[in-house]
Amino acid sequence: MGGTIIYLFFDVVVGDVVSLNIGDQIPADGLFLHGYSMKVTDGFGFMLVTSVGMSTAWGEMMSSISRDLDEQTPLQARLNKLTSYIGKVGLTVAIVVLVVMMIRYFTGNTRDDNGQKEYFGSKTKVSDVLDSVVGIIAAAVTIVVVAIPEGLPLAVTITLAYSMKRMMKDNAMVRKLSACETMGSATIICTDKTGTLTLNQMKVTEFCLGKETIESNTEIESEIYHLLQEGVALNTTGTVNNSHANVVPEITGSPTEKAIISWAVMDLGMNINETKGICEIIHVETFNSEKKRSGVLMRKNSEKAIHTHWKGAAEMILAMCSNYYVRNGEVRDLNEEEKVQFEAIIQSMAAKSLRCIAFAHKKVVEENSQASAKLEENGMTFMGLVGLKDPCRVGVKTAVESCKHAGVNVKMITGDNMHTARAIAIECGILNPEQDMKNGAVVEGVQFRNYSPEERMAKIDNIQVMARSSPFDKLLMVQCLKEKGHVVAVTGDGTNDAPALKEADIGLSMGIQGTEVAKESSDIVILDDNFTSVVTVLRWGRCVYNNIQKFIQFQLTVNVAALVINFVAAVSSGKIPLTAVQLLWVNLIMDTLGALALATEQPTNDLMTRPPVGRSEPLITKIMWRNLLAQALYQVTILLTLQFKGKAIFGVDEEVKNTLIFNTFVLCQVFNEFNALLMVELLNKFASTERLNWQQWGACIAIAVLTWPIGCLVKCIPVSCKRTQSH
Ligand SMILES: Nc1ncnc2c1ncn2[C@@H]1O[C@H](COP(=O)(O)OP(=O)(O)OP(=O)(O)O)[C@@H](O)[C@H]1O
Ligand SMILES: [Ca+2]
Repeated sequence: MGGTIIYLFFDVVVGDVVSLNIGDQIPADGLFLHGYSMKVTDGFGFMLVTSVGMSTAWGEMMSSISRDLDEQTPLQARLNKLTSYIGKVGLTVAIVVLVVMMIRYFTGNTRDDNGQKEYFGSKTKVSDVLDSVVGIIAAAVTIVVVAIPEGLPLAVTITLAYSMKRMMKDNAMVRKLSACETMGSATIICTDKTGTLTLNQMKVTEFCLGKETIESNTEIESEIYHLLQEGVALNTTGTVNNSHANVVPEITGSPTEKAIISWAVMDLGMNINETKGICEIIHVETFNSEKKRSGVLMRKNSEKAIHTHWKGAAEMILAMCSNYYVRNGEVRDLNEEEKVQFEAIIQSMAAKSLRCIAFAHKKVVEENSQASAKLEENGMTFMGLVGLKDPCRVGVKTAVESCKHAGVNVKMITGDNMHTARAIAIECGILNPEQDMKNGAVVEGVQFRNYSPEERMAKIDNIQVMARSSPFDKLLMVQCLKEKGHVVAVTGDGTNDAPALKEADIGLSMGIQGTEVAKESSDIVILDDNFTSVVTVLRWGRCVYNNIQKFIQFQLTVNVAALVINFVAAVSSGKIPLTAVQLLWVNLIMDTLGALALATEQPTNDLMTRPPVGRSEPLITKIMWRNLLAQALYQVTILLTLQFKGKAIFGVDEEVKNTLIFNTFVLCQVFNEFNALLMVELLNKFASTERLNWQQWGACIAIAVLTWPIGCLVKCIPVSCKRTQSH
């Protein structure tokens, strides 16, 4: 029998035997060889691969379904609503313009370039009337064209696509486009502990037998040693491969299992495979995050007696016990007083941020050789307790701090013991050491589950750490937070995080150690498994949101200004200074450049000092409206002055005047684009009123200063004026 090798799933071929665990996804069809407690979401087993790739049932099915790629992000949906609203405004204005111009024309209130009346009732030529009517309709259409911000969808797509690409470089793979922007408004991050905040590289560092701590050289009575050996060897999903003598044995399994087996093999010198060979497993109850324990019912080949072994969350195993072993093999009664002492031992181990796992055993004498497939849960004998160290990832504390600084609350939801969770939370800076368990900052899953909905809503904001949580508790937490109006991001790696990841507004999974189910349920995969990358994603999210806001401000200024100018000019003089072709040109060139410039802007540190946007803040903030209207007003004033007084001021004819207007308009947009790039940055800091005033002044001065370059440039380029005319 060969050993177990870890493959990339791309390398699986027909004929391989694959070991299956909860949450695994294998891109192959196969035959089930053997396994235990195989249910859809539970158990483990082995499978012989019979087909791979496109010839699997899954592959065939997927090839018949094409993925729906044009999903709409919430922001895009909001933008579409905005665009259609603007469209309606434009249409209304266009109809007003149409009616007014028609009335003006047919009542003989319009004059041609030579100052002649255009309409003399029945004496006018039909072709002239047609020409004029077509002209009026064209003007109305222009108004509609002007109103609709064509560049918006382009800008949003460019921004999202570009940041998606950049995020990939920052070790975040975006699976769902909308996740980038949603992350920008996140107010809470719920993170699991093991594998996200910690490395998930466990190692047994403490071992207690009875109430006694066992050092590596302490002698253990052989009966207990053998029971422990059975408990470790049979009650596990891990494997040991020591086919090569003298080489460090290769151990597979979940990090917890690996740690326990490697402790048993390396520290206690146990022979796992031999024990497996001489025992028969009758029934297995596999580990899952809800029960937090695993058990086997087994029999030694030579014996009649059946043994039950449990291993799992220490305080839960302790609750099942009524006796305990001491080091010399003696069995003692576990009364209430003793239980309290054991609980204290567990707590002190957990307070050192160790994960505590206990072993318990019971010998069941076989009745009429008919073994029941049920594992006993009471009257167990407590065998021992191990403490597993799982170091924190470097940089987590800083990352948590940056989140807090950005106004994003970080909560830890873990399956681990309350004291372990608390110790790690303090180490990561999620919890203040002063925040005591009594004030509700740390709760247990059961507690949370049993609150009434009102109680839960009242307490949830105060909760920083939830320990001993089941997958359902994680989900419940996310649901409650969402109900409270938070935008919730969830990070996780395990199958137990999958429901919460799916429910969250943004689910982030770990790419290296995360299970397939977790990745499948998430929107973003963190490729380097590092919590620090979550902060990078947050930063990118905010950047995307900010850039889109900037672009909307820029784009709407163009539209409002053009709309007002054309409307006023059309209604008052019957002529439209900015034509449809010119405006489309502006849209095309300026929007593309603008979108590129704004979309490719890098996230700044400043982004991470603002409070989060949340769910309720409007897309166009009051500040944006103010900037937008101020800019538009300025442009409208300048351009209307040119429209009505331009000919007199510059001493030019109608055509050149229109070109002047167009050029000024374009230049205004160019400068405004810089405004959007630079000013919004400053103006968006709306927290302090003092600053606002200063910035208002800044904006005013900038706007005033712009008159000069605009005037100069227009005067200096008469040639380009002519050229533009021909467009
Ligand atoms: N293989 C195992 N056998 C028995 N008990 C285990 C095993 N692995 C973990 N446990 C117990 O279950 C608890 C962990 O439960 P769970 O799987 O819900 O959390 P996790 O995913 O490891 O942690 P987190 O939620 O922080 O990521 C541990 O505290 C430990 O006591
Ligand atoms: Ca986990």
